[in-house]
Amino acid sequence: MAPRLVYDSAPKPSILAKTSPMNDAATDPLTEIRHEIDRIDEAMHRLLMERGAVIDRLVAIKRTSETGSAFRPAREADMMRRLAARHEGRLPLATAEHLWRTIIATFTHVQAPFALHVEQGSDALAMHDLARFHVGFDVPLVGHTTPARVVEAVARSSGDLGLARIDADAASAWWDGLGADGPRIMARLPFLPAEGHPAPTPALVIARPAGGAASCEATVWAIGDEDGPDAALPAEAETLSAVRRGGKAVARLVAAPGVEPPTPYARPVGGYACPAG
Ligand SMILES: O=C(O)C(=O)C[C@]1(C(=O)O)C=C[C@@H](O)C=C1
Repeated sequence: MAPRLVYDSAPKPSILAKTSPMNDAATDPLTEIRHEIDRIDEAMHRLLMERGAVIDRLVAIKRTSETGSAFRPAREADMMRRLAARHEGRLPLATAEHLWRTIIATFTHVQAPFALHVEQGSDALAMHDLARFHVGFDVPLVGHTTPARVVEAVARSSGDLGLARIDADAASAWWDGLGADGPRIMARLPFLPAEGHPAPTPALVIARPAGGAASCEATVWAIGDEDGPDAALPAEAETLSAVRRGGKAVARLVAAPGVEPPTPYARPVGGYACPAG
């Protein structure tokens, strides 16, 4: 039987204490560099543990157990933009993005456990990559055949998130289940798009808004029959997805900057912080 790891939360003395035999051997350059790497790794690990202790204090202030969800996408967007702005050097930006996405999602899960419902659709592997890139491995994934099922699953839960692919042609207006008191579109991925990004599949994150979590840099609208098929949209509006019959768009999911409806009968179904770049 494989030996079991036992996790012990008691503080440990630093492996890099002055008496460490590694210090005595630090004469050749390779040993010195490895010593430096060990110092950096230990500092990063200690800072992550310190971050965990700060999150414990945050839980009390946010009263996460009352709302059922710790997910705050507007705050996350701000953090990821600052990360991208200060990034430089050898480490690929997407790796830094993935590390921080894993840290943030893990601490979101620590505050209030949730599952991520993922539309598998026509490219399950790409959606799985996208999901794991953004939430790491602490958050359980639940696969669904259609985005409508993802919306239903998020609606039934108290704090779960959903991931639906942005598909130019949709089989049904799955976004009809969004808005009002139900779940909403809360984020758009990838957030730091770049050539060669390892998880480039365009997708929308769905959740119930909690505690001022939403961002409305761009508002997402459901446009249906009332405005007439193919009703004209302002130039700055972007059609994310549409249900087409006989060449006409009978239902559309449209994103536009700000909060002004793009057509008279457009119904708000969410919003997101605009992806960088
Ligand atoms: O800032 C918060 O509200 C947090 O809960 C912290 C934190 C994080 O780990 O940085 C986690 C979840 C939120 O989605 C945003 C950020």
